[in-house]
Amino acid sequence: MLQVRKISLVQFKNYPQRVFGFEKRIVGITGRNGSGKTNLLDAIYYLCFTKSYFTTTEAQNVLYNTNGFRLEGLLERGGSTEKIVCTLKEGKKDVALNDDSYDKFSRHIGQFPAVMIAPDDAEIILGGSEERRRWLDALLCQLNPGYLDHLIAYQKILLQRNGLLKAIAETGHNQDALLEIFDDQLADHGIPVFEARRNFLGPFIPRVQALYDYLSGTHEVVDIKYQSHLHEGDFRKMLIQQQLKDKTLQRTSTGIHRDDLQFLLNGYPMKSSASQGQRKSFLFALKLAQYEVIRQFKQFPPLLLLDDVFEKLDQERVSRLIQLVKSGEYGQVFITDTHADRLLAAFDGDGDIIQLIHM
Ligand SMILES: Nc1ncnc2c1ncn2[C@@H]1O[C@H](COP(=O)(O)OP(=O)(O)OP(=O)(O)O)[C@@H](O)[C@H]1O
Repeated sequence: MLQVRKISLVQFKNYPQRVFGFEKRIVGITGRNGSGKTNLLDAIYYLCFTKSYFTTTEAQNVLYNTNGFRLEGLLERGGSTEKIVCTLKEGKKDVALNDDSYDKFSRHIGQFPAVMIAPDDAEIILGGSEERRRWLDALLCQLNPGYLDHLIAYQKILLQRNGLLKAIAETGHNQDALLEIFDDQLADHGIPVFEARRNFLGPFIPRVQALYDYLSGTHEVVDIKYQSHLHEGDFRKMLIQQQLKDKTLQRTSTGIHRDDLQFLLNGYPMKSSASQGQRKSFLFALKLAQYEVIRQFKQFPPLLLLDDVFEKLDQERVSRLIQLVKSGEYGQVFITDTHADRLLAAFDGDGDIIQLIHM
């Protein structure tokens, strides 16, 4: 089992310096609004993913008016204790596992799997396609390290290809030979990403359906449609066919960077048709299905970080969720709430199961 035993935060967000120890499988984090509950979950997330769940701007993770942070975690995994240290010092970031710094942070991803469920997740449904790709990518990276390598390479080549398209428009020079090299490389890295996304969704949807039914206590048909240009034919050929159009647009108009997921409820787009309650149930089902897939793949349960669930779900759904995470199939679970008594009551007042930490 994977468990965080201790975390020390120095100048991370609102924490000048603080150490937390976790002894139980379920950890309740309580405190008033703005006391730093979410920031603590984010610190745990950071140790697993080498980045914040909420921001890509490192400066936002640093305590105001200071110039760096340090996070140190002791995690138990498969009977041994692993030390993860993440630091940002004068703008330079370092991540080390057992005092050994990584050359590439991507090598760390997937070793300490975790799933966060947070209020902002509604953006996965309501936001642009980028939000959905980001969610799917974060998931697939944990299952398959090669996926992240292809994705990083693809993004780099995409930037180069777009740069070249701009240069062609500005100078009028013929650069078709170089464009073809980029087309080839884009296809080399884009096709495996497409295949991983497509193959993943088939078996994933029934899991989401089962969890949706369980949480909502009713049956409504949920579906996820994978929208990609790459369904339409050979990606390499498509890139060549689109060269003229891309030269006019000065950007690459086809590829996995334009992929999207469409979430459907009873056949209608969730974004426009579902109620807030239906959307919330779907998001939880989506995230818990993600948890199950990672658990099955890793053969041990990931960490589960639940932010503000009591504010998001009605009482019935919350109690079904609690029943689920209490079961032996779940690993360490962190739950935040403003009310310690409500949290404890949700676990039948059983202090043997849940450790309460007050901010
Ligand atoms: N870089 C930073 N430096 C100092 N303080 C910060 C930084 N980033 C965020 N904060 C502060 O952290 C607090 C928010 O913490 P957090 O979101 O963890 O609260 P919370 O306990 O989860 O609240 P809620 O119950 O409202 O969800 C805010 O007061 C915010 O000003």
